[in-house]
Amino acid sequence: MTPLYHDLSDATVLVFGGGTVGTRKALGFAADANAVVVVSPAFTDRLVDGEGVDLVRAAPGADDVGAWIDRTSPAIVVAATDDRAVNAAVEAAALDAGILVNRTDVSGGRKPGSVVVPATVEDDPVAVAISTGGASPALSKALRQRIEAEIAGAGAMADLSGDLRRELSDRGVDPETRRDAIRRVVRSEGVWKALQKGRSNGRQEAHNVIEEVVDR
Ligand SMILES: C[C@@]1(CC(=O)O)c2cc3[nH]c(cc4nc(cc5[nH]c(cc(n2)[C@H]1CCC(=O)O)[C@@](C)(CC(=O)O)[C@@H]5CCC(=O)O)C(CC(=O)O)=C4CCC(=O)O)c(CCC(=O)O)c3CC(=O)O
Ligand SMILES: NC(=O)C1=CN([C@@H]2O[C@H](COP(=O)(O)OP(=O)(O)OC[C@H]3O[C@@H](n4cnc5c(N)ncnc54)[C@H](O)[C@@H]3O)[C@@H](O)[C@H]2O)C=CC1
Repeated sequence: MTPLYHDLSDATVLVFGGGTVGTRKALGFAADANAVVVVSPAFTDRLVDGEGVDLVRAAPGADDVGAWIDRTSPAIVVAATDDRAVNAAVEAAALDAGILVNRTDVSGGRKPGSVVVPATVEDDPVAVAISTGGASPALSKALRQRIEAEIAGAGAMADLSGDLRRELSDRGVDPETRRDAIRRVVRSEGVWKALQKGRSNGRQEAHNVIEEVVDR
């Protein structure tokens, strides 16, 4: 399995099935996607129409799912109904149309374009994705909960080291020195600790750390 990241901020995600699984997928994608459309005859209470999620009450048969895909032009389609034949038809129609599909009722070998949704830990812009190759989704979830504490503060570190690499580049510092400096910053316990106190503390400590390799 090869993990890839997608920017869905301009995209629509189409979900078939508004049960427990469809709800989790819809709300997960809604955090990133421009729009999420859920087609289902029934919805859980957690799904509320509006605010990034459109609920469409319908129960398309296997022959009808292609028309829904054409109508909504999604970047990803999720097959999360409790009807295997409908889920299979959703997968086939999406792959035919060259659109990514997440089929939720199967695990194991997949055709290219048939993707799994990993468990994700985010501290924006950092994202860690976990998969077990479909073997044990519950383990993905448990590992996600462990990693959550591990990456706390990584978003602030990404912002700080991202700024520094731009600044050093703008100052014309040679690539090897830049790499050395940035590697020191992201590995420095002192910078991680200082960032907890605030952005400018982190920045000050980062400058102390790279002083040895880069002239101010
Ligand atoms: C292949 C995959 C396809 C896909 O959905 O993309 C898939 C398939 C299936 N899941 C099943 C069951 C469960 N899934 C979860 C939870 C999650 N499942 C997710 C992903 C994936 N699930 C993909 C593989 C990911 C990987 O490689 O590890 C997560 C990580 C992401 C997400 O869904 O958002 C999310 C945790 C999110 C989080 O908390 O971070 C729990 C745990 C719980 O509910 O507490 C259970 C019950 C316990 C158990 O069975 O393990 C079943 C059997 C259904 C049945 O028995 O009928 C199938 C179908 C099959 O295996 O055939
Ligand atoms: N990938 C995952 O993480 C998991 C996957 N599953 C699998 O996902 C499937 C769904 O599980 P749950 O959400 O728990 O079931 P559920 O019964 O809560 O939800 C199924 C939903 O599909 C809707 N539906 C039925 N026919 C439809 C149609 N023709 N078009 C659109 N929507 C339709 C129903 O109204 C219902 O809202 C099951 O097949 C199960 O094997 C189950 C647990 C976890």
